Amino acid sequence: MKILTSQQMKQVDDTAIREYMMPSVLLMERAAMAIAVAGKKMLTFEGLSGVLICCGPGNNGGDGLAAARHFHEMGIPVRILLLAAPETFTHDTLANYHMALKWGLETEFYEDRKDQLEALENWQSGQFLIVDAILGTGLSRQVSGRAYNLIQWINRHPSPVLAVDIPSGIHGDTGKVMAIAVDATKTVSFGLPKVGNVCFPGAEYNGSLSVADIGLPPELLIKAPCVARRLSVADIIDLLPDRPRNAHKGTFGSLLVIAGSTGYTGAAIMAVRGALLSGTGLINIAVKESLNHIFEQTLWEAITTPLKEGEDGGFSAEGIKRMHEQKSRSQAVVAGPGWGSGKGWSEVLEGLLSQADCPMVLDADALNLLVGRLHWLKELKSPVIITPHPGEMARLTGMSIEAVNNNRLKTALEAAKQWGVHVVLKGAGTIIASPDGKAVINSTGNEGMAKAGSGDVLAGIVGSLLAQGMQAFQAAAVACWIHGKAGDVAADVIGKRSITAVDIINALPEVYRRLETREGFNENHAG
Ligand SMILES: NC(=O)C1=CN([C@@H]2O[C@H](COP(=O)(O)OP(=O)(O)OC[C@H]3O[C@@H](n4cnc5c(N)ncnc54)[C@H](O)[C@@H]3O)[C@@H](O)[C@H]2O)[C@H](O)CC1
Ligand SMILES: [K+]
Repeated sequence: MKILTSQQMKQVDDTAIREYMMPSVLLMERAAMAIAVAGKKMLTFEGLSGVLICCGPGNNGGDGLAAARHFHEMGIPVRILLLAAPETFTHDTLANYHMALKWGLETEFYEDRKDQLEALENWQSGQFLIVDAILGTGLSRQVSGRAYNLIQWINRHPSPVLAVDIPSGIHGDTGKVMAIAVDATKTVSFGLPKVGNVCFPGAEYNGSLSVADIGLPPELLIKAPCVARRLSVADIIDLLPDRPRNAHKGTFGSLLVIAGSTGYTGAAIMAVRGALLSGTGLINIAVKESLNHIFEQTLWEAITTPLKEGEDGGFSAEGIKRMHEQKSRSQAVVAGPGWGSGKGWSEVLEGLLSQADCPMVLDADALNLLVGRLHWLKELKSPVIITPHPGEMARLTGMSIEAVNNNRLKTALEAAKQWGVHVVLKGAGTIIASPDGKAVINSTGNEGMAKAGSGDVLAGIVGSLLAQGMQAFQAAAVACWIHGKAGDVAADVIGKRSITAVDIINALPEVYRRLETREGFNENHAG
């Protein structure tokens, strides 16, 4: 599914209006009907007896005013709170304001007075639904003053909240919280989801998200430029490499994992286990000689290449030579998990990047070594995927973690373009960005996965898919989906709190089994 910026969505609306002869009030009417249908279900489900609709001056408020008519026609008591004077309304919002009056509805101005809100609290004995039509994709600045106070009141009130298009206060292009945002129970977005609906922190505010068809011409939606996509189960099934019946282990590729050091052997083991269970034919792990016995004992299915150690981490010159020989027999490399901070690893990394003759995943300590050495990424011969979490991304870019998180999509896209690598910016709603400007926002996973070792498993899955011949961008996006889904499957069984990286690994077979048997995953409308 496509994800659009507010501007891209506006472009679709404008084209529908100008070139497809769709009156703009008709789009608003369809949006309002979708809100009324969703709102009615919430009322029934929660046993509520009225709807309080909070309207701003823009078209988001117009959707709210039009929805008021539909609720009224359903026989549901409606109360309309206006945040701005009608003189400031957009054309269609004003039309719907007048229609609402003609329909016999009353409106009241939000005075920002305590007694007004106190009186409201007891309306319908407090049993009402709040419709948030304050601000939509036209939000352009920090929320302050009366809008801020009303949103604060909404968030403190126990009523369920239905957000129109996007929770008010979330920036449509970034997902940034503009000082405050409505914490919705459900959000109905129109046409296609906006970045702010799916990018964290904004995505957290939707409650459950659905996307309503508001009658925009399908061909326009198909043609519309988008800034990112979301992958569905069907996409994942489509993208996963075929497994022919007459395959042998060479068919499924050979992966070299360069990982682990004293204190961090677990990282290497988890990366290899993630790769093993993701279908790679052969896995070779390049390790320090002194640690070899650990891998021999724990990773029966992998081959180990014990290498002479360097003075401060990494490998000796002879060890590095053997590592390169092994690499030349591999289709993909994972480097970095559990390296530790020894300076010797920088030689290993520089060598890998200067002779990058197969696709490579760089994770964890390999990323720390890249800080201040991003020029090593210049003139890469093969695709490189880097998998930073926001802290690593902040160090790599020189930005603050807060700045990274406030614009995750743009940060990942710009880094991918500037450094010429594929970027997997981890965290809720992982962003996968390619150097040529494509992006995917991942929809799977849960907070239980925020545990040590989880990233090592992901690096292993990406490496595995690369070794099986997938294109770098697709391998990264599919791996993130599968990794997240494994976390979700694990959460279903043992709950989120207790999930460990090993549980994610153990859930991988079930995820692949379901994909192979095309067994339905529960997936909501927004994918
Ligand atoms: N296909 C669709 O998605 C359709 C969407 N519709 C709805 O239209 C809104 C977008 O409407 P727009 O008029 O462009 O913007 P807003 O309603 O979000 O509000 C703009 C309004 O608010 C002022 N403003 C901006 N930032 C702030 C702030 N921080 N505090 C206070 N006021 C602010 C700004 O100056 C303007 O006056 C979309 O979300 C949908 O709900 C169509 O109805 C149908 C097609
Ligand atoms: K809204």
